[in-house]
Amino acid sequence: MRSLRYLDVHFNELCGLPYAIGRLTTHELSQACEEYGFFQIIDHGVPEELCYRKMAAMTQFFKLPAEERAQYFTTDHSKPIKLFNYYLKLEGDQHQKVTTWSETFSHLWEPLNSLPEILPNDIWVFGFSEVFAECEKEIGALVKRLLGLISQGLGPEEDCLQKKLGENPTQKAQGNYYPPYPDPDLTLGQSVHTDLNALTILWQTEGVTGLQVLIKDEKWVAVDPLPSASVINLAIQGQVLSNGRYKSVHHRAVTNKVEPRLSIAMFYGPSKDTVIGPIEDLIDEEHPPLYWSYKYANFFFEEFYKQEGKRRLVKEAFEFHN
Ligand SMILES: O=C(O)CCC(=O)C(=O)O
Ligand SMILES: [Fe+2]
Repeated sequence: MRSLRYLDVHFNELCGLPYAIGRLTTHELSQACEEYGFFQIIDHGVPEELCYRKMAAMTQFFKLPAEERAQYFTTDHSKPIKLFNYYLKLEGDQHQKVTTWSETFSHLWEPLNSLPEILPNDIWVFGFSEVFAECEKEIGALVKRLLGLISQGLGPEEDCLQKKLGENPTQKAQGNYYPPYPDPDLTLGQSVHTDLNALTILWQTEGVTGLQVLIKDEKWVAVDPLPSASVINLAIQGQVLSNGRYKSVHHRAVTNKVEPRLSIAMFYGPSKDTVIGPIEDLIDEEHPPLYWSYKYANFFFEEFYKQEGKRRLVKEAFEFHN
């Protein structure tokens, strides 16, 4: 049987975290992005009460009766609102099969003007639209602030990342719900992946561990939730734009026997028709481009979904091999 246990090392100890955003220096931030591309921040400026309401609204959705939730279920990835699940998807070879066990609800986070029309009526009652309208403002400001700092760490231009992501960044919110499972060693909540966008801000249920990142020597460590903190995860486009200087690391979610867990990921990514590749100013003789350029929508989504159900190696598919 495959064991999903992880090292008794906690990510926060490993990286000396958390960071308080007001005191976060460009140097600290670029160091965190260079090493793991994962860190937790506190004092992030997003009101605590809003974070609470956001988690509560999403929890309400997952508490709807299964038949009601089922109407949003789709395998069509182009839908702006979709419920999908990873139940019964298998990962690994035939001797090491692991079943994934989670349910995911994804919707656009911005633009919000279309949200009330497409959001189902029964979700309205949880104040869903209002909550995410506020998130758009507050979390949007946080993302821009972080992208600015991360750009400065790269050197060339203060706003280089934001500019490269284009005029209409893709902004999606995703609620991941992991019910308890009697034998967690036989399941994964979410299989190994790196996020396909540029920067992810993640909130997780306080007191319930589940998120793990892959560090050196193929070891998994837990990113245990810190009170009022959010997890920042540099995603694939950040790695590609920085020409590999910043890392987008593999991560996964595990389940547990006792308590349900919810995470909400706010994905911030390039405009659909933007061409992504290493920032020109970061390329010279010593630093040749590690990735070729591609159009975010056409190419990237195809590659991402093609690798469904496997350990996704999407960014590797765009690497130059000399
Ligand atoms: O539940 C978690 O903590 C992981 C979620 C995640 O990695 C994702 O939604 O991309
Ligand atoms: Fe992720």
